This record gives sequence, structure tokens and C-alpha cells, in this order.
Amino acid sequence: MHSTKVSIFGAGGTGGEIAELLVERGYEEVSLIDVQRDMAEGKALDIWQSGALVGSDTQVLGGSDAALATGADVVVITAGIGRKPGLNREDLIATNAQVMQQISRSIAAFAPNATVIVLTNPADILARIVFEETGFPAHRVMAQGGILDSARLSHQISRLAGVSHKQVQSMVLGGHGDHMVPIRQLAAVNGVPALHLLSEEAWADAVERTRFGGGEIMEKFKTHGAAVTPAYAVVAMIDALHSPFSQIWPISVRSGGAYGLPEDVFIGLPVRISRAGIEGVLELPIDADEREALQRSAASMQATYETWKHTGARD
Ligand SMILES: NC(=O)c1ccc[n+]([C@@H]2O[C@H](COP(=O)([O-])OP(=O)(O)OC[C@H]3O[C@@H](n4cnc5c(N)ncnc54)[C@H](O)[C@@H]3O)[C@@H](O)[C@H]2O)c1
Repeated sequence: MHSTKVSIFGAGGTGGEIAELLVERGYEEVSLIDVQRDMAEGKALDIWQSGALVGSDTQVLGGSDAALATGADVVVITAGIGRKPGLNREDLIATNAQVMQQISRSIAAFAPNATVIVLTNPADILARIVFEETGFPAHRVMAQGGILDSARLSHQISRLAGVSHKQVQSMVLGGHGDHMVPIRQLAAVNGVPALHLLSEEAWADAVERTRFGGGEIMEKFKTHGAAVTPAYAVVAMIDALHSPFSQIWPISVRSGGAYGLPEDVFIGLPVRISRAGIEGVLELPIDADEREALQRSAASMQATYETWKHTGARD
């Protein structure tokens, strides 16, 4: 049993999946907060009752009152609108930035010591907005992107090389979106470089399928996106925040100038994370073209952020 309260703003597809996984892990309390009050209450009850079969005493509450987040140790934000076919993540910013501003005020009021994980897209840019609106220190604000993208790349490597998922490692950095940056030398199968097992064409195919992995699922669902693997990615972050040992993950954090990136940009980088939050960014000797791709990703997100800031979209 983890003696931790996790509050999730947004009780839709991803919010519900995350709550279920937290019940399975036995976190002490989970609250689901959504503008759709009855839906959040009903989903919370359904998930709470699963404890009788899972063997978990996690208390799950739901509703629309932000006070449900009182004293939360971790706040996950999945609230807002999702991508639709043809819309990219950046198109969502106008609506979702306003949602972040509103939720940031609630978090600052009810959970001032929380660590915040942003899932809502465009996650990197919205994490920056949450960082600015809450005034929380940078080691307590982050976005999910790289863990999901790395899982998708590892899946493609497993499929193309014909090896078990269990032996594949990979790391995808950069913004969660079309500008993601897979790191070639960190793709491996039990330590054997993936490029030893895959042709250049197969590697390019794996990267392409990863880059559009979310879109591929959305095209099938039509009305919503992936939820299961994104939820596992968020829960990996929550578990890392409760681990007695530091863990290394690709997580979107404030760059602080690492890799020569603009300081204020939130972008997927390899970090050490532990109970103390983000301990720091690891400066790895990545290839020059990967370093350039990180710069392009950061520049693209900076441009989107600036456009948002100057269009009067702030509430
Ligand atoms: N970063 C990632 O890796 C990743 C992965 C999957 C999904 N996403 C993003 O996460 C977001 C959520 O996806 P989903 O599939 O769960 O969507 P969803 O539509 O199923 O759920 C979103 C929920 O947010 C609620 N909501 C809207 N405004 C709110 C507010 N102001 N306060 C509280 N709740 C509010 C809605 O009522 C809805 O229930 C989307 O933006 C999606 O693109 C990101």
C-alpha cells in the first residue's frame, strides 16, 4: 500500500485507465475530478468496487469539486479536449491552455505541495503553462510524452526484430508530437544495439510507425485516442515518484538550458526522478543530428507557445 493521494483532473478515457491502474497498485486514495460530475462519480464508484476483486483498499472518489484534490501528493491532468483525425496536438492549445489555467489555480489552492503530471495535449507546452500558473518549482511539474513514445518504439523494434518486448529498451526524446527524437544508440535488445538486428529500412519504418503511433490508433477509434499505454506511462511516473531508488526515464521537463536548449522550454529529456521529484537532466553524448532535431523540436514548441501568448488566449 502506497500512502499517497493521487488526484486526476479529467475522468475521461485516460483518467479512468490511470485510476484503475492506481487501484491495482494499492495507492491510498484516488480522486477523479471532471466537469461532468455524474460521469466522474459513476466512474469512481465502478473503479472503487473493482477493489473487491483486485484485492485493493484504494478509496476512489469522483465529482466536479476541485476540493477533492485537497492535500494531493500527485496531481495528473488529463482534462480538456483530445485530438481528432486531421487535428495535430498543437491545434488543441487554445482550448486546453484555458483549462490548464483554471486547473492550475485549483491545484495551487488545494494541493500546494503536489507534483503535477500533465497528459493533456500539447503536453509539453501545457506543462510550461501549468509551471507558470502554479508557480511551483520546476522539479514538481512535468509532462508525459517520452515514456509512451519509447514504449511504441520498443514495440516496433520487438515486432520487426522478432524479439520479446521484455528485452527491448529504447528512448525517445523531444516534444511529444511530430518532432519527437528517437535516440539510435539507446535502442537495444538486452544490450545489443537494435541496428545490429534491424536494417536501416526497418529502423526507419519503426521510427515512422512510432511517430504516427497515436494518430494510427485515433484513425481507428475516430472519436478518441489511445488510453491504455498512455495510462501505463503516467503510472510509471507516479511509481517513480514513490520509489526509494532514483529511476531514469524520458520525461518532459523544463530544459534549464540542457543540451543547449532554450531554458524555459519544456521538452522530453532523459531525467533522474525519485521521491524528490525531478533530480536532474542527464546530458548524454547524443549524435549531432539528434541534437539538431531536439533544437528544432524546441523551436517549434516555442513558436506555438509564443503564438498562443500573443493571441490574447489567456483568460
Ligand atoms: N501526452 C500523452 O502521451 C497523451 C496520451 C493520450 C492522450 N493525451 C491527451 O490527454 C487528453 C485527454 O485524453 P482522453 O482520451 O482522456 O480524453 P477524454 O475526452 O476521454 O477525457 C477528457 C475529460 O476532460 C474533461 N474536462 C474538460 N474540461 C475540463 C475541466 N476544465 N475540468 C475538469 N475536467 C474537464 C472532459 O469532461 C472529459 O471527461 C487529450 O488532450 C489527449 O490528446 C495525451
